[in-house]
Amino acid sequence: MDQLKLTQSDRNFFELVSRATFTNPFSPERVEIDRRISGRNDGASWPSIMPQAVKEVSTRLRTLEETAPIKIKDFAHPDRTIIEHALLFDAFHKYAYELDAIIDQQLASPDKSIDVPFAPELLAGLRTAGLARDRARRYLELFYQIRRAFFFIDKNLLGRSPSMQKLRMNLWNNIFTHDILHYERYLWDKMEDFSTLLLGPTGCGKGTAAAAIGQSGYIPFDENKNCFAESFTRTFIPINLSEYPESLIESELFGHTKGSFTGAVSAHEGIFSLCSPHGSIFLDEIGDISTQIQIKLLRVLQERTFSPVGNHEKLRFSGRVIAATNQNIDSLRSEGKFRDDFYYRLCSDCIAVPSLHQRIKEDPAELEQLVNRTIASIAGDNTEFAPMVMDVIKSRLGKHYAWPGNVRELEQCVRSVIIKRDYDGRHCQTANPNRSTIDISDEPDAQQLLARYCATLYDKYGTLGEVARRTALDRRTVKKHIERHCKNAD
Ligand SMILES: Nc1ncnc2c1ncn2[C@@H]1O[C@H](COP(=O)(O)OP(=O)(O)OP(=O)(O)O)[C@@H](O)[C@H]1O
Repeated sequence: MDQLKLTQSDRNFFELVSRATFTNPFSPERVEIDRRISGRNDGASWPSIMPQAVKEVSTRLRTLEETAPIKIKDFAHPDRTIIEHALLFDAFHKYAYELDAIIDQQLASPDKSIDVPFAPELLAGLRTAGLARDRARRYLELFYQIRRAFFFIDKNLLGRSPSMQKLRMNLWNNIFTHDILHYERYLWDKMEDFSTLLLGPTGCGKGTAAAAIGQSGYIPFDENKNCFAESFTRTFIPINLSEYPESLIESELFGHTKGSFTGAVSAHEGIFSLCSPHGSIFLDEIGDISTQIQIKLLRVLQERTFSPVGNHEKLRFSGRVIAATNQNIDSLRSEGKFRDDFYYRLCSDCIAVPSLHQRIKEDPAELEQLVNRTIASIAGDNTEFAPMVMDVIKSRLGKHYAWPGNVRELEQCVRSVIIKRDYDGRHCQTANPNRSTIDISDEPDAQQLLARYCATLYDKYGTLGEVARRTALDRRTVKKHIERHCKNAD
């Protein structure tokens, strides 16, 4: 049979679609391509262009398959690739809402395996077009990954200022690289070598950005069970390193065996062994750890193995590492507090998360958007609180307020105005709930330190059992430490 060729008009159109399929959806380039596909030249925003673009692609493809379903191999090169990409674009958008529903269901039931009812139809459609079974499955996996990335980057990180748009673009590239075609071909299961360092002031959203990366990783699809092999809610494991005294960090990271040190009454699994093969570990406050721990982490990143405290067995770690700090990393390096070798191994990708002050400077509307969102999360839909909050911000803080606590401070400000109808920003410099209450400046001895640590964990988790589990001490010892700490604090 003669190979099919697209008309010049179809080729031009589908070439654009092919480019759109693999271009970062948060980039200006992508918006321009979709604008051309949709035929809209009215300056409309991307969300309003997209439905039109999707419809145009579908209509053109349906016209091509008037007589029979499209078979990719019937087309001559280079039309073959162009048509394949257009079919992927079409399939992705056809099932986008269904994929979002799977994300919602997984968020509502984090440990459940969620059935994907449309998967057989989606896979059959791609196979009918001529994709091999493995490749069709890979695309289903990629579609789900793209949808999650979109969900977490777009919905959880509010703001349209240029620096937020840049952040979104950078996060997307961090997950899929700048060329998703290469990612799909060569890298989808090899991202472990790309570690990430997030930099930015306290409360600006580094943890939220890290979660977006960590929950958007590749997850295999199990065709026999018709569900994804793992819940994305379990693929991201955060740890705030500043919460742990030096003596316990190693055990929290790598685990320990029973009896490996005084008080280790049972074995404890560290976060490196809890992380799934396709998951990510988030090391928050990485600037706070000693050079000894940096050396141990460097070894994990280089050799991909680690050993629990008290055990020489080498365990493999194949997840990704994301780290963050609000400290000035260059100063830490020049002071010798942050090792260069560790820094270079950690920052395959260094992403700056903008301060709230910068964001508002670029786009003043961002302040009100964040206020509205915070109010909605506290009090649902209501129109009464926002004017009151904006009024207090304007009169008490003024237009040029620096927001030193960033978005976290803004959230605190909203709560304060709802309760007291006031906020003066005076306490925010020290108000950082993610920071440990442990202050080692007064050089406590090891017992006092442990007692404080138990008390801190007890404040956070509320039960002796949980503190015992985390410290690998028995409950009575934990209780004794907490009581001692409270007595000393009185
Ligand atoms: N762009 C944003 N849109 C909406 N909410 C945001 C945004 N950035 C941050 N937040 C919210 O601000 C709060 C603080 O964010 P987060 O914990 O991610 O900051 P952080 O930089 O990791 O802080 P720290 O340096 O103290 O660890 C969270 O409640 C988060 O949801």
